[in-house]
Parts: sequence; structure tokens; C-alpha cells
Amino acid sequence: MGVAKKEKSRVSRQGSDKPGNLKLKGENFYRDTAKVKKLNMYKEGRAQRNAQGEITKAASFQSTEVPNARIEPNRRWFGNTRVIAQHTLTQFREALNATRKNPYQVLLRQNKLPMSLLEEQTHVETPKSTVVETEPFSKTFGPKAQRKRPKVNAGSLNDLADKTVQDFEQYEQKLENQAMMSVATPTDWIQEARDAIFSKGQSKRIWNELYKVIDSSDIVVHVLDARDPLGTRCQSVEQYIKKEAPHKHLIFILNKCDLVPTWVAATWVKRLSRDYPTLAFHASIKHSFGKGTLIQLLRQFSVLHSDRKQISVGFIGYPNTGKSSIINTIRQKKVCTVAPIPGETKVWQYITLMKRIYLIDCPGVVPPSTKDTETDILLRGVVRVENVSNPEQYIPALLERCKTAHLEKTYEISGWTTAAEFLEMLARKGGRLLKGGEADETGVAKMVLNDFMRGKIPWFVPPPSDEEDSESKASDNIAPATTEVIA
Ligand SMILES: Nc1nc2c(ncn2[C@@H]2O[C@H](COP(=O)(O)OP(=O)(O)OP(=O)(O)O)[C@@H](O)[C@H]2O)c(=O)[nH]1
Repeated sequence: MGVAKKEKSRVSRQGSDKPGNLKLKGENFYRDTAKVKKLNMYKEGRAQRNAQGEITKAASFQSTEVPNARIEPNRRWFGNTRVIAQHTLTQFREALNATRKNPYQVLLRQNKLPMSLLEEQTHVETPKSTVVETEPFSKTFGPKAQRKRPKVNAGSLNDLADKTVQDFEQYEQKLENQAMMSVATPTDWIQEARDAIFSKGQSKRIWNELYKVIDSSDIVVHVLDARDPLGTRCQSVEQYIKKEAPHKHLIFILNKCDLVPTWVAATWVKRLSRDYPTLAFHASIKHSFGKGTLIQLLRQFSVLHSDRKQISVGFIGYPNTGKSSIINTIRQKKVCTVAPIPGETKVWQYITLMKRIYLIDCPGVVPPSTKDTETDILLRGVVRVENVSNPEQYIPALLERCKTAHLEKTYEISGWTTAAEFLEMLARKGGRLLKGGEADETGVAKMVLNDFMRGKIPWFVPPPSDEEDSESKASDNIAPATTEVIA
């Protein structure tokens, strides 16, 4: 703060006539309105006390009397009132529901839309369970009982039977979800009895990696093997995302399309597109398929989240489905380690695709299922074949999945009737004999299993052949899926 003398010399030195930092008598230099008001309040006087020091009359600022006050009405109180006719509401609900269910449309600003209007209360609690709580005993039982018949939620016996089946399916699904949640401590005896190698991709560590990837991603890409899309589909993970993180976008990539006929890939794309946007893909740095479409789709998503600095795309799926290969393909260089053996990716990994788009590679996960047999797990490529004991036992199932003609063409042998004969012929042809001239069936079985997983033997799970799906058989081109983003 300047004093008068200093200020005078400053004014003459700088030749300025602007008021400086000088406190002048009679001016409120430091006091703002609030402070002045507070000081004035104190000025109104202290409390009055009697000889004993008790307060006889409180000071005005200590008074507990409520002042006469009135809240000024504001027209904004009434601004948000809307009246909507029932049919308009119904139309709105139907339109919004249709959009929400369409996997190719995205609802933006969901927290500004009355989403609760869409969720109809379908679950009616049986009156039986709560009847005593809601009605007095005398009304429920005894001669004066007015108890109504229980609501069974079904018009006819057939309806009731259908509903029971549906309930059972839901219950099974619930059990699977619970198994997924408690994956760290498998209590089921099937899990216990299974060889440890058949529980690959189910460990607590892998699932923690998966949850980290899902948490960090805005878009989750579920990679499926085109040869067996339903077998490599993790429905429990899909449901987890739908329930716990509905704002994240989920898309399917049908990888390894080069290993199946075009009509198979096209039918699967059509079928899976009903649930989520699906792209057909062939991961290869030099001769890829679907790369442009995928990048285009990711760009669309980044436009959708233009308020974000960057978006992250997580790649999840069964082991060995080609998650790392897809990332390498879109980056056009080897950024992730790829190997024809499952479990190559051990931890999650961040890769920059563009300034605003990051990719996350995740280790392969296998949702626990009590329905899957060891053969199913092995033939999906989850297990490393070299660790399997008695690989011959899986060959009959393998022969069932492949066409004889394809096997004959691949191995140039023919005329076997059983799996043992097949292995014997193959061992003799390749000269894989043990001491004493016995065929090395174990070695040959491992080779065949590896060939099966790596795509040397052509095979695929045929797509469901309902009328609609069979139409696409005629067309020879894979329709690359494109996604329309509706704002
Ligand atoms: N023919 C063919 N092979 C593919 C394709 N994509 C990936 N592969 C092969 O599949 C094998 C597994 O690929 P990865 O990219 O390591 O699979 P991953 O899903 O990352 O596997 P994990 O590390 O176990 O999670 C490799 O041998 C790839 O060459 C494809 O589109 N076509």
C-alpha cells in the first residue's frame, strides 16, 4: 500500500494521473458490499444483559424471530410441464424401443431421454408369496376368506408349458452367469474333475485382464472364429456388458473368413447381425479382407464420441481367434505377438491406431460352461495340443466334423473306416513309426489336431438353415457389414 508521499513522487515520476495503490481517508478501500453489510449488522447494537449477565434482549443479528419473507414466484417453475396424449406416448415408446433394439442404430444422449418409460414392468410377483403380508389373515384364510385365485400369467396350458421352458432356460443362463462371476473359485465337480489344461482362459488372472479391458474400452470388439462362430461366442460376457455397461458399443468380427466358403461367412454375418453389428474379416498384413470397413466403423464411433479426447477399442474373444492378428492387420505392422498356439497374449496391451483411437489387446478368455465337453474345448483351439494326454481319443470327433473328401485330399490317403485305422494309415504313410514298427498314433493324432486348428483341414460348423438364411447361399459375395449411426 502506498503512503501519500510515495504516491506523490510516483505520480510526478511517471507523469500519470491514474489513481494508484493509495488508501485515501474516507474511502472503502478494502471493503466489499458483503463486508460492509456484515459490519453494519454489528453496528445495530449488542445484546442487552441484566446485572447477572443474562441476555434480556438479543442483538438483532442473534434474533430467532422469523422475518416476514416471501419467495418471489418464478415462471421457470412451470416451464418444464408437458402434456402428452396416450397414443403419442405409445408411438414414442414403440419408436424408441425399435431404435434401441436395432444393433445398427445408436441412441445418443440417453440420459436426456425418458428411458424409464421404455422398461415395462413385466415381472408380476405371484400373489401367493406375499399374500399374508398384503392381506390380513382373516381375509386370506378361514370361512370369510376373500382370497383371489393366483395369477399364473398364462392363458392356456400350452402357454404355461412354454413359460416353464422359458423360465428353465433363463435359470440355466443365470447359473452360467453366476459361474462366470465366481470363476476364481470353481465349486462345480465337473470343473474340479477336468484336467487343468482344459481350464485355460478361465483363471482369475485372465478374467481380471478381461474386466480391465472392458472397463477401459468404449467399443468392445468380440472376435469370433468363422469356422465355429457360436462355439467361440462368449454369451455370458455379452450379457455382462449389456447389463453392467450398456453404454459401451459391442460389435462382432467374424475372423478367419478365408477358411470357410463365402456363403457360410455371408450367412453367419447375416445371422449374427441380428444381435450386434458384424463384420467379416480376414487378418493378414498383406492380403486382408474387411480392414477398410473396420477402420471406417471405428472412425464413425469416434465421431459419435466427438466430445472425448480419445476412444478405446478392446478386442476380446476365445484364445487363438486372431485378436492380435486383427490389430496387426489394421496397424499394418507387427505390434502384437501372434502365434498359432492359444494363450500367446498374456496381459492386456495398449496400441495407438490414430491420434484419437486406441486399441487394446486382451488375452483369450473362455467362459465356464458345464455343457462343454473336453472335446468341444479342445477342438475350439483353446488348449495347446502338445500338453494333451491321449490325443487319439479326440480324433473320432474330429473326423465327424470334417468331410472325408477333404481329409483324403489333405493327407492323400483313403479307405479308412475307424479313427484308429485313419491314424495307422497316416503314420505308415509319413513313416512315423515307433520301435518295433508300431505306428506312432499319439504323434500323428497331435499333428492332425494341430492341422485342424490351424486351418489346414477345411471344416466349418454349418450355419442354421432356416428359410431366410438359405437365401443368402445363392449370393456369392460376402456382404461387408456397414453400420449406420443415428444421432
Ligand atoms: N487363416 C487365417 N489365420 C488367421 C487369421 N487370423 C489369425 N490367424 C491365425 O490364428 C493364429 C492365432 O492368432 P492370434 O492373433 O495370436 O490370436 P489371439 O486371439 O491373439 O490369441 P491369444 O493370444 O491366444 O489370445 C495365428 O496363427 C494366426 O496366423 C485369419 O484371418 N485367417
